[in-house]
Amino acid sequence: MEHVAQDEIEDLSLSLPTVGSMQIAGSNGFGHNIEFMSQAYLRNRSSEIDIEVEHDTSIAHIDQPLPIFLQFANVEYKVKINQAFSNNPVKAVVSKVASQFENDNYKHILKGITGSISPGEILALMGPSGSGKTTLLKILGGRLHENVKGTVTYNDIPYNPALKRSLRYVIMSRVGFVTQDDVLFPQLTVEETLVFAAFLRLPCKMSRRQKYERVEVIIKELGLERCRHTRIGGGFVKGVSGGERKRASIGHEILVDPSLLLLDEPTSGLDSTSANRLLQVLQGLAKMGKTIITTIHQPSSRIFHMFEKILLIAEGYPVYYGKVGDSMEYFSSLGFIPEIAMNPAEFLLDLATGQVNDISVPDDLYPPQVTNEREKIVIRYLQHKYKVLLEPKENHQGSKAPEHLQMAVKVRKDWTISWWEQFRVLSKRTYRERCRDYFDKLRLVQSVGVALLLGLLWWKSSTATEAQLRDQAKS
Ligand SMILES: Nc1ncnc2c1ncn2[C@@H]1O[C@H](COP(=O)(O)OP(=O)(O)OP(=O)(O)O)[C@@H](O)[C@H]1O
Repeated sequence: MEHVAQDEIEDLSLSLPTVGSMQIAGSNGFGHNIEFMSQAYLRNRSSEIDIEVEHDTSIAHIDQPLPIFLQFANVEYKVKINQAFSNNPVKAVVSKVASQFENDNYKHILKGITGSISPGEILALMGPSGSGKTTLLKILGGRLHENVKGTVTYNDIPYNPALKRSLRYVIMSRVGFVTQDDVLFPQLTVEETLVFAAFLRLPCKMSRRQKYERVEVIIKELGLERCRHTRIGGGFVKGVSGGERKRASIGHEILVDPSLLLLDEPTSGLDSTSANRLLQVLQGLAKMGKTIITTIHQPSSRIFHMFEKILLIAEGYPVYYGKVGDSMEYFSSLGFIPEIAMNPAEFLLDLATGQVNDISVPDDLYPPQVTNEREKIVIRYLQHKYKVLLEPKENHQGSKAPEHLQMAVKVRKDWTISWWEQFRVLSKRTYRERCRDYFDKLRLVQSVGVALLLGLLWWKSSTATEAQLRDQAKS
């Protein structure tokens, strides 16, 4: 499918395809409808297929995204280290009890983080590697509960393990999470990936045509027209570029129109143009009313200014939280000023790691006798300033979500398809994935090659008696 000529791809992308169900004329023996292909694509392969268009005149129904005001206060997270493993139950209990009194047995990853974000805003979580960005993102996305302290509220509804399971499910159905490592099937094309996801995750009340239309909208919104028929790829499978794969992952999540979108390092491994394009996509989504939080590593100056807010974390505690445009002014008011022209993101990361080589610092920062551990002093100083100057402002923000939104976030999203329907879609997806994997040209050539080699080893060998057979097997 990747071999569709370039002009054909462009031609397809120009006309919004109508959609329908198509019958494969015994091409692979599975005897199934391929409902998961747009007609435009299948027009290309009309010699192989018999197209039967489903006439559906209803208008595509897409829920307006429910605005979500996310607030988090004093979020702390710690993990147990050196957890003693013992087969002896008495020892295990003693160690467990002892560890409850020993503070040292825990590694404190987040040490009390407070913030909020409104619909239409993009919050960037920045900080050096290991500062706790992904951990915070997982907590905000409801993916991490154990050993978490503090509160996370969606439209002022606190989200925690004590919440009723059904309500937790309802809230989570409004959250999209794009992980750092893409979890897409390498053998499926971008379009197939989205169509299968649409059939699995969109409400059963939407017709097939509406689901296809939704996929078309997403493909256009994310600029995936040119690679819609290219496999996702990965490992040894050639596929779409890194930026396209990221956009496909985002498409997979925004298909169901989440109100809150969380992304873990969406620009990692992308060149600056692709990263910039991705950020433009996120800006577009934010304008549609979605609340977006993303972790990011060393953004370019241009990308840095595309965020509304940043939360800069150093060793699990914030050193800055607020508007992007105010960040440089805040640090210069503390006495931290770049001495050479610097990308602001680089400047902030230097501060969060305590590396202040090309940065002027307040005169009284280091006590006169101190010559080492200067980095730690910088970090402690900035954390202290945040606690005194910025945290109180954030704590006094109070509730922002109107009452009707508090009610709305509790309303169940109608999107489940029946068990049988899920089974059918999943079987088709697995079948297509496996088929392509097993019948991959490289694999076939490998298998035939190995078979020929083994055949040659045994060719013309005498295997009439058991002794001859044993001799042959040994050689
Ligand atoms: N379950 C765990 N057990 C032990 N340590 C953990 C666990 N989860 C996270 N950590 C540690 O917590 C710290 C923060 O991890 P996290 O993945 O949140 O960092 P990060 O800022 O996202 O880093 P990166 O930018 O490299 O992805 C790291 O030092 C990590 O090793």
